[in-house]
Amino acid sequence: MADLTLDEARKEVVALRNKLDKWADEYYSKDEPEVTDRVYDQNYNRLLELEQKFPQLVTPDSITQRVGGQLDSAFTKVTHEVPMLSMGDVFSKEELREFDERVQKQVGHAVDYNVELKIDGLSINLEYTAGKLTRASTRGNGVVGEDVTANARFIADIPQTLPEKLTTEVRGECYMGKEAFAKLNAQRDEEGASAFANPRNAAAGSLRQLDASVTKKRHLSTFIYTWVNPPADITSQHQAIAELDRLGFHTNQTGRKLAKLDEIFAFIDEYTQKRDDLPYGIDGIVLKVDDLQLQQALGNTVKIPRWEIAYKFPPEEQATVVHEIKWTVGRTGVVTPTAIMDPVQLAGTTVSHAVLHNADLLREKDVRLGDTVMLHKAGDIIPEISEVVLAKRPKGTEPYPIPTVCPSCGEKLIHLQDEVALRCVNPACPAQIEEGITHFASRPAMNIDGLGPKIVRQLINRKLVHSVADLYHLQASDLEQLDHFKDKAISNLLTAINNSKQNSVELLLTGLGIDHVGAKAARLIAQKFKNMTKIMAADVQEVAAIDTIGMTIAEALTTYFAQDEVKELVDQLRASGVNMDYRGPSEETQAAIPDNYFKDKTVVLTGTLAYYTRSDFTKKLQALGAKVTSSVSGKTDYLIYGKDAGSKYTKAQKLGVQLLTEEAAIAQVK
Ligand SMILES: NC(=O)c1ccc[n+]([C@@H]2O[C@H](COP(=O)([O-])OP(=O)(O)OC[C@H]3O[C@@H](n4cnc5c(N)ncnc54)[C@H](O)[C@@H]3O)[C@@H](O)[C@H]2O)c1
Ligand SMILES: [Zn+2]
Repeated sequence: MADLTLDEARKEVVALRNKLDKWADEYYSKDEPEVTDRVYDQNYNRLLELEQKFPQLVTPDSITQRVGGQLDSAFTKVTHEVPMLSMGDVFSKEELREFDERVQKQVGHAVDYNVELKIDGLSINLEYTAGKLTRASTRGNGVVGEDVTANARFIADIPQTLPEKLTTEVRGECYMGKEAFAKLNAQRDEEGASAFANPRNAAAGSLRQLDASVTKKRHLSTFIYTWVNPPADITSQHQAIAELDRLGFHTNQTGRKLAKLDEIFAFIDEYTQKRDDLPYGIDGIVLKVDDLQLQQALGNTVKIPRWEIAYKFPPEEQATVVHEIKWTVGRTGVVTPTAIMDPVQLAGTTVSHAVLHNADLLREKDVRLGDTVMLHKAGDIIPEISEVVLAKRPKGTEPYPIPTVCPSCGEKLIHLQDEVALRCVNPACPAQIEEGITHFASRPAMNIDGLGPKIVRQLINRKLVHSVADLYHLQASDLEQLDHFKDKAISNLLTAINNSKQNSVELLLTGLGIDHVGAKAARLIAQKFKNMTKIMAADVQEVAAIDTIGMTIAEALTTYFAQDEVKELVDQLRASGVNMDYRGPSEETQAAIPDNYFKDKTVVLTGTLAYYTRSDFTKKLQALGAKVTSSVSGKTDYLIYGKDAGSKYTKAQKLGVQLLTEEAAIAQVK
């Protein structure tokens, strides 16, 4: 980094911010993280480092300068008079020592800390008026949060009424206990819904519900740890917690008032050991300066309090024994090994499977039956084998054999050119058919609710379905044969199948599962050719002429439709009444604009721009499908600001509108 030029640094900063903004959006708004916390934290720290070295690159919209969350516009907004901040974090005891030194230097003497567990959930803010719960809200972007009062009424441990007529505000963590989490995921699995990656996402997804009756079913809990405006006789954090507990709030009683770093380190070690046995997830411990007056004196940066810090636990590892390696066949015939192990508790969930991705990786890691392996979760999400403990390998084991025939249909497996993957190329392979039908029914494709993998497997095993065309011939009497499948489920599934006949043709095209043709390519192809007959008749050049569609997709598409079986399948679907026409949006021009950051967004420009004139930038944005307006309102998606931005900037900030510097916006225009 020492020899990085300002220009290089700027480029890297913009790239890091784009990545982090996208990840934060997935994490906070959709409660669906794409990368692990580790990866996020590493990128975040790199950005911090660059911004410290080149302070001229710091902009107010940088993720380092604001609380990460964004607001879902469907919720009523709540302004936090006292902002709800984020927290600084460290990953080593050494950095805790540095934190303590900073604090001591600022206050001039040693201080007591209240040391608490860092609960893995999301913050919640509770307001009471004359002793009655009047409002609950999420942290949101720190200044404006989402109103979740109706939901909070269904969280059993939140007092609706206090024993005294207090008008006050408290904060804490809303979380889902491990047991509730395991039950919820088991139930979702039954229903064919995707599992929540971890208890934090489950809690966030359950609290941030427009339909509070969903929250009611989810068994959320809270730990309250912050008193925003405590009475004058409360002078410390540990006292505040004791008093909040007396008032009926659910508080965490493991916190300890400690002064010496050695004691604090011992507390960390103790809970590093105990965390698996706790009934709720924790991802670290929090050090808070205990004295409330000192907290005030230390104050906050724009994003974090200077009087508290989180120590985050390193990713967990667990040892377990492999007792089987199972080979599964995917939709496209790729055969993948999965290690089946003795179940262990790992970072909040029970784990017994780890995907090894491909035969080469299995060979490389040389995982054998009976091996003891170390398991970790890539960012608390995907279980992976980190290494084999060779010292514990049983005598006389052999490298695990790589199969030569398909585990589902017995056909010979092949290595396609330039591929590490092992493939079954038998079009009648039952495992591939199962995956293919599941894909056909999935959300981005034909979106047939209730047709998850378990139902599909039964349909195939009972020979009720051999291809996707057979779905449209299913009768109630067929479905009655399935396990635990009753009247309501039967009629719902038949209706969903029937409704799917009306889908616009790009969903069918996606559902066919053609190599390289995902939802986006399917839409572009359908938009251009308008119906299935023309799509099937298109030649490679015509397809490749579509903007952003390359030769790979064009060749895959035409090769696919050249097959007689495929033509027959399409005929069968057509005969069953499946729609073959493009029914996309009528505003053709808008629809023809490829997806990008600004498409369908309402954008406002303000301040003095440095790179473009206002009217040039407006044209650029319009060409990308944005609507450029002159005033900021609740409908504004982005505010792009230059130098000397004034009232529009302040208003946008208040409303929780995403703020972009001119540079950040240009990086998105590309
Ligand atoms: N995986 C991803 O894509 C992704 C994306 C964005 C953020 N993240 C994760 O989120 C972190 C940043 O999120 P953040 O800003 O919400 O900070 P944070 O979650 O690391 O820490 C602050 C929060 O801790 C909570 N908390 C729990 N116990 C507490 C206690 N006893 N006292 C006080 N607060 C307590 C509070 O809700 C507070 O808002 C990152 O470090 C990263 O790990 C991950
Ligand atoms: Zn096969």
